[in-house]
Amino acid sequence: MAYSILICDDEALTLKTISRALEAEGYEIFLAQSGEQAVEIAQREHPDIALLDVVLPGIDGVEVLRQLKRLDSSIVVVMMSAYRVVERAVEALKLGAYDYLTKPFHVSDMVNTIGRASEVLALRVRVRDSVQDARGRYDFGRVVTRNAALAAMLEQAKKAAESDKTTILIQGESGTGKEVMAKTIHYYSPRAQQPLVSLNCAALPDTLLESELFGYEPGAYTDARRRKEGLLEKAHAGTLFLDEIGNMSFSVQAKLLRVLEEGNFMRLGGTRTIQVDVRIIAATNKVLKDAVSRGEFRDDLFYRLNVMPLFIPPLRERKEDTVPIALDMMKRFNKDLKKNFTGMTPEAAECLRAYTWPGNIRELRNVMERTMILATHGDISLDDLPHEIREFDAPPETSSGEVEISSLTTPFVTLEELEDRYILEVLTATGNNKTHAARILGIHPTSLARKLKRIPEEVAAEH
Ligand SMILES: Nc1ncnc2c1ncn2[C@@H]1O[C@H](COP(=O)(O)OP(=O)(O)OP(=O)(O)O)[C@@H](O)[C@H]1O
Repeated sequence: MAYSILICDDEALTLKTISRALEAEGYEIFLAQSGEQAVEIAQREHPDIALLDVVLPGIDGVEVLRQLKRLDSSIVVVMMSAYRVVERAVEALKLGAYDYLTKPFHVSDMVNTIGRASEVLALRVRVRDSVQDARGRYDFGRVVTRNAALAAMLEQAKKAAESDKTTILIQGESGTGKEVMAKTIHYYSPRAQQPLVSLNCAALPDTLLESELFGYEPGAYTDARRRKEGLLEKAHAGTLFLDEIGNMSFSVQAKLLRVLEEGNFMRLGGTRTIQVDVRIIAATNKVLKDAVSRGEFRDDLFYRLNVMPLFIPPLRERKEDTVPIALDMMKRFNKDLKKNFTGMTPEAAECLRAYTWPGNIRELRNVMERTMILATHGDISLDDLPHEIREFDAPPETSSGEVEISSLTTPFVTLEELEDRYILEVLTATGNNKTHAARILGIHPTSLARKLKRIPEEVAAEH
């Protein structure tokens, strides 16, 4: 890729020498002889790189840098200066300049510096691309649902995402897609271009969790030789996703509370207060309120986290979603596995719908992936599904294909029999008081008398 470079120097000869050398390297060149002209060109041409002399008539190179960065923070800027203004160059580095060249310099050194600047640029483009990718992957538009409760929750989640700093608590059983939801919220929020840092609070022992989150100063532990930045600092300006927050110990909970209340913390062994701007999204598969009542989770932290609670219902409570989600996954797996499945038979669809999915979407995903690896093409049929799904709630078949006798002795009764049993139960509960029983049953006492007459003696005798 040919990058474009804006070169700004008030000496015509320097401009000429530099531009020739860089042109020969294939860069697209823009020349400016004053700071004002450089800003004007940048506004119009959006160059990738700028090579700026510090000493210029009018606004100087450092001010130009400031203005260029304001126009496009991703521009890579290299400063040029003579020894005597090296302090200005240092200031420029602080303002985000990538490097500086001390005049006089060899043209080859300058070309090498610009070459390195281009590599940085290539890397930045990739980082930006991957944010774009993630944005596509984690998109509210990609959440498949026909469930009214979940659809309403998604609307709430969008609003919460837009309100930049609102703390969000996502609750739901394991595998319902809490992490996917957290990422979707981040990439929908104004912080999408900033870091998204995730930490699973159940995966680390207490002390490690603390040092990961808050970082430490040298000497905080016996092995802490160097300073370590915590994840809270790494997530600055972005989002920190705390998964399985219900597993966090009380002492870490207290420190996190301070971050939520005051926006600051101290590294372990540190004395300096560090201010951070981080949105926290927490998730848990526990009912956090119950954990609070059991004394396992601080109530003050719970209320701080629960500003915007989002609950993802388990798949068994939104059976209407199972098949549409499975079909959506099939499209993706067709691509990934280079298969060409067209859909599924009504029997296979009914089987997926009937199953209770204790592992929720994660289990459905695994089942679909496994099925699509093993089956060939066309429609996925009942036989293609794993036997634990197929046999769930369905009479197990013997090897000869005959239905097992035990499956015929079902405990089902007719509605009339059920009614009889219920009437007898109510009568027993009321001490055989027919008027009272009729009131509970919601029928007239004569109607009860009539029904009692029809109940077979042997059934009545059981009560
Ligand atoms: N709407 C969805 N469509 C397709 N796949 C999904 C969807 N939601 C989640 N998944 C997939 O289901 C799996 C579980 O999702 P995720 O890890 O977000 O769940 P979780 O609730 O955070 O689980 P845990 O509580 O165990 O951490 C992942 O493989 C994810 O890609």
